[in-house]
Amino acid sequence: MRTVVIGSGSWGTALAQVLQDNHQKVMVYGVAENEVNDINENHKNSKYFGDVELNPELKATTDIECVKGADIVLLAVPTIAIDPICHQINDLLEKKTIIINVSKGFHPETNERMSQVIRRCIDEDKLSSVVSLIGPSHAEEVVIRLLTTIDAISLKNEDALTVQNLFSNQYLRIYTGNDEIGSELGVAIKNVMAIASGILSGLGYQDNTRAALITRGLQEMIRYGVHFGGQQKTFMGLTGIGDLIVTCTSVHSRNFEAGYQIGKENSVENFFKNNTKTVEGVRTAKIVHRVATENGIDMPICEEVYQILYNGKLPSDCAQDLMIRDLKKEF
Ligand SMILES: NC(=O)C1=CN([C@@H]2O[C@H](COP(=O)(O)OP(=O)(O)OC[C@H]3O[C@@H](n4cnc5c(N)ncnc54)[C@H](OP(=O)(O)O)[C@@H]3O)[C@@H](O)[C@H]2O)C=CC1
Ligand SMILES: O=C(CO)COP(=O)(O)O
Repeated sequence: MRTVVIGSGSWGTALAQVLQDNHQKVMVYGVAENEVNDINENHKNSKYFGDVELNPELKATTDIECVKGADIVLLAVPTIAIDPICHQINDLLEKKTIIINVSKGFHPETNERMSQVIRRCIDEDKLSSVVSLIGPSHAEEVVIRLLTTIDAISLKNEDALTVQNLFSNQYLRIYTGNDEIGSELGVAIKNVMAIASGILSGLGYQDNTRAALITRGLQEMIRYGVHFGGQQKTFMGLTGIGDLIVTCTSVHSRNFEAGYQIGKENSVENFFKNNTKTVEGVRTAKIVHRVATENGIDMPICEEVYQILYNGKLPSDCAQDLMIRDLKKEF
């Protein structure tokens, strides 16, 4: 089986290296010439991983034609790029292909989940199925082969098993599942919670507050996910509580880092002025606000993050406002 990884950023590089470590045929396609050259010539992707030495067999290209004849295409680009990249590769696919999604979020205009975007953009006769390879996994740790577990979620079990077998090894363990809705909603919304967690840390709150955020944040994720047909038990797994913990508590998380800056400065101004990183939770907060409002789903934490990012509300006021809402039972 030949896999093409689209995206020479942090997650694309780390996952391509997993396949290379597993002696699979894999090629990274990137638009950024410096990243591609760094991989080919220096066996590094310094922009994301500094001096970490990659598997020297790993190869990258800027030629999109490499997609031709691929059995599997793994899309490792930000959510906003999924729609255009699918249209771009659709003409190049030559057979029924497994498309692996690793992106966490929604289409910025249609609110679709990533699997829905891919199914809309790829012709039926060129798509075996979409497999979402998602869970608690910072690229910075996978690239140095630290033990990690994630899910291969697909409506076609056979393809989930193929991906499970292809990627699993001594440091990466893949479980399979088929709750596409619950899993994709979980990994999208946890990014908003990670921004909230960062904001609270930046404001100076500590362990009690973070535990409260994670626990009540999970309830919001369940409320939203179950409303749209996700299974409650999915939120107790890797794409729910697992991914929520890793992003709400990690020094690697870009969502947490963004929130931390916003909380520390008690303002979003500098973040929006200077950010160049992929912080998916920022767009997700806007979509969750829109969809939750339309559907009458109570999402108090997500709503405060939205108010901070888009309505100029002070982070310190948001934290206080969450505490003085009407008192109620936990469940
Ligand atoms: N990093 C991680 O640990 C994890 C990330 N994810 C998810 O993976 C997705 C990708 O994120 P990540 O790899 O971290 O992001 P990065 O910012 O590290 O890399 C994104 C890469 O995509 C490239 N890119 C952007 N647009 C296109 C395009 N149209 N065609 C080809 N390449 C493009 C960028 O190029 P350029 O540099 O030129 O902009 C960059 O190389 C996100 O949704 C994220 O949530 C999921 C789990 C873990
Ligand atoms: O999704 C991730 C870990 O599972 C990566 O999180 P960040 O995008 O916040 O860095």
